[in-house]
Amino acid sequence: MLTLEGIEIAQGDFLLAADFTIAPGRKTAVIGPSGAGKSTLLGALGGFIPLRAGRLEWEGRDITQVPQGQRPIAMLFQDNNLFPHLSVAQNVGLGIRPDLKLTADDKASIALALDRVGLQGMEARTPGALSGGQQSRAALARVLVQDRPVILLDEPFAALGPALRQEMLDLVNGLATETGATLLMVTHDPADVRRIADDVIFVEGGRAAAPQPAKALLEDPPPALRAYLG
Ligand SMILES: Nc1ncnc2c1ncn2[C@@H]1O[C@H](COP(=O)(O)OP(=O)(O)OP(=O)(O)O)[C@@H](O)[C@H]1O
Repeated sequence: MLTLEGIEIAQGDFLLAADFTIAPGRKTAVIGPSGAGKSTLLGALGGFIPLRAGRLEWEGRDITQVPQGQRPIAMLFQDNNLFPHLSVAQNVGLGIRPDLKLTADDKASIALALDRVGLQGMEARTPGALSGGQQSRAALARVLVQDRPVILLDEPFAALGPALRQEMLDLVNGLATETGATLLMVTHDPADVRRIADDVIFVEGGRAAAPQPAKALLEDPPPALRAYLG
């Protein structure tokens, strides 16, 4: 269980509040108008933005002050965050050891992750020699080797065409189901919500609302969500 207890996050003059729990293994879409604070919420959960108030717990353990790399949380960034001068295997290896002093076991984990995302045989390439979809797969492999119970995705695969985006979402969805990971994904697309989300967190008016079952919420949205969905 991920517990957000009386959380407040400040970004300059902007303030976002959140107070709810997320059950383990749930897949949650984070939606809301532009500038509402979706990335701010994920950044705070991932440990990239400090909390102004409140507590963050994972399975009863207070992780409010735990540094980013030591949280039970991995994040997939919109731009994939791949280093152009490093090989695919090294880029994935950064998820295990930032100094890239990789053991034989680490290398086996990297090979397994690349296999799971369909990049076997591409270990030695640099990101520039991969297609956009393959780059997304490499970034996803880096999330997999971190082996964290919570995965955050901030508008993933936004740079990909619709078909490839759906393929990647299905891949993430399948891997999360297989590993039992808890997934939080920022998206602007209701089709993404229908495709993979159990629940929806609606962010608006300085507040991230508690997760609501996705199907019921989309079928009968409250006025603010209805206005957002158009
Ligand atoms: N580093 C910063 N300093 C000051 N204000 C910031 C900073 N980063 C974000 N903000 C502000 O915080 C608010 C929330 O931004 P955030 O990026 O979380 O919104 P979002 O819902 O993810 O938007 P989008 O859908 O457009 O990506 C915005 O008003 C933004 O201008």
